Amino acid sequence: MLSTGRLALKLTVSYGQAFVVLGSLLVILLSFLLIRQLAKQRRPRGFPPGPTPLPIIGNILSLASEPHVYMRKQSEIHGQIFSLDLGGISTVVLNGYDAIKECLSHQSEVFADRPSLPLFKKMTNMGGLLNCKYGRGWVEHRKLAVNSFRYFGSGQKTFENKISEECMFFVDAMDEHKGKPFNPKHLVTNAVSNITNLILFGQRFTYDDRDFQQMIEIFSENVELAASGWAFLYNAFPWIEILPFGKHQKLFRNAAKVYDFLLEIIERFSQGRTRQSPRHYIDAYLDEMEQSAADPRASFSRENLIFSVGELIIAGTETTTNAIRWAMLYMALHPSVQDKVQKEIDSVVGNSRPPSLEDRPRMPYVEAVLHEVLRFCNVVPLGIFRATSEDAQVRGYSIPRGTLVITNLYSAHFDEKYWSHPDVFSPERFLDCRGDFVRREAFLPFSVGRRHCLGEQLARMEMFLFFTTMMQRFRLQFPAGSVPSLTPKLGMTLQPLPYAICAIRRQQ
Ligand code: HEM
Repeated sequence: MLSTGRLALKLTVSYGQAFVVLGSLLVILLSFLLIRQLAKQRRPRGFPPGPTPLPIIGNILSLASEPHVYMRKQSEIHGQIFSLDLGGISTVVLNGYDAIKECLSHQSEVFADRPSLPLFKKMTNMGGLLNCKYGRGWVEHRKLAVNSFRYFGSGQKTFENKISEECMFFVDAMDEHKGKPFNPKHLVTNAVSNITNLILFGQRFTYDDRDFQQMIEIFSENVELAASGWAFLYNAFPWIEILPFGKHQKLFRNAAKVYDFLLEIIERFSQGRTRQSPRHYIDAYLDEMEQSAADPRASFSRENLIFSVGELIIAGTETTTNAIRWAMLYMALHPSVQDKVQKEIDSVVGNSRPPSLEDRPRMPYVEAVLHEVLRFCNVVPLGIFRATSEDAQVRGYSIPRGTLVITNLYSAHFDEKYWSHPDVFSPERFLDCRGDFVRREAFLPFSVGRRHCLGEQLARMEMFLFFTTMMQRFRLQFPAGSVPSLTPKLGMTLQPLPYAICAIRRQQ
């Protein structure tokens, strides 16, 4: 029999041994993870150069504020095509118009993939449309969306009437403020999202529909969170999912709420459907799903329907809304530009009828202003992350298949080779000496190549009609004594910080 003292001693020794063993295992595990992480951080052979990364987190911290500006500055040191390490994720950044065109246009297919980042995998399983891997699934979803946009949207003359109708709801709601200061964000968001809603659901939502508004707000918050430091950290170290705190958790909770809401509205809007007689995108998608049910490789599924509807709502709303909000801000900031816009509207459209798309070719100044807003304000400054679909060669560099590629569209819009004084807001740069509108090659707000924006035509229609209808009726000005900040709020998109504006009815 062991005495109590010897038992205690033996237990202490075995606890001690277990502690040492556990401690050693932990050290071995941490060393293994560290070596693996450092190996992941090694620049692939022939990869473009770039700023020196920190061990483990690489260059993630440099992206904390204004990453598009940081990347443009780095391109002055390392060249238009340089690399970053995002915590073990080798990344290539394309800067300036020439580099973007060389990759996205000249090697369109090679640069057409989306990166398999943990965040995208978790949110959409790399399905849907916008985040979909380049391949059959993307081709099928893009084709269906393009056809639906044509069939239920911009391909129809009656669709213009529907946008004009929404413009009227919009300006009437602005009028309710009776020239007093208000923040136009929610109003613009609702009006703009209703245009996409017409295509997706065949119906608009009223401006006081709280459920829909809440969904858009949550969505919009996620666009911001998806570009936060936490999102980059999650992509590099997905195990942080076990942490109960952090912005990535909020992002996941939001995504789950939006998913449930979309599920519910898709059910609602597919009721009363007649096969092969689609009323909107949802019906058209369900037709495709049924038609391809026997094909095991077909990508149409209920889950992908929810993802693609969500992506179309947010891609169509967040972007165009911010472009219109910037346009309003710049009109109030530059009264002389606003004068010229209104002079053109008065002479081409007058005040007895609403503006129409037929007026557009005769309104070069308005066209120039809208182009300059898109150039100067950079609504989607870094595009949507791309990836190489196969091994690529560009300017003597080797970029392996699956590499994350960031297209710095902002840098093309501030490329001094193509724009004089790019940091000045000047619509005149889009006009020739006779005052006619001129296209500019390095203008890329909708990106280029195979994955270029699917909603470009729709966005241009919306911007023109909302902007001209608003400027026909109102003079925009800031409340006395206040000029809002022009510093953008960062996220996947750049949006103005909340501001108050007065919409004063014009005397014509
Ligand atoms: C001012 C408005 C808009 C801007 C500045 C804009 C900009 C962009 C940009 C930069 C991309 C990334 C393309 C790439 O990967 O290189 C994109 C993609 C996309 N946009 Fe837009 N967009 C706008 C409006 C819209 C609208 C109204 C819709 C539809 C309702 C839309 C739907 C999409 C979709 C679905 C994609 C993904 C395309 C794909 O992966 O194949 N966008 N957009």
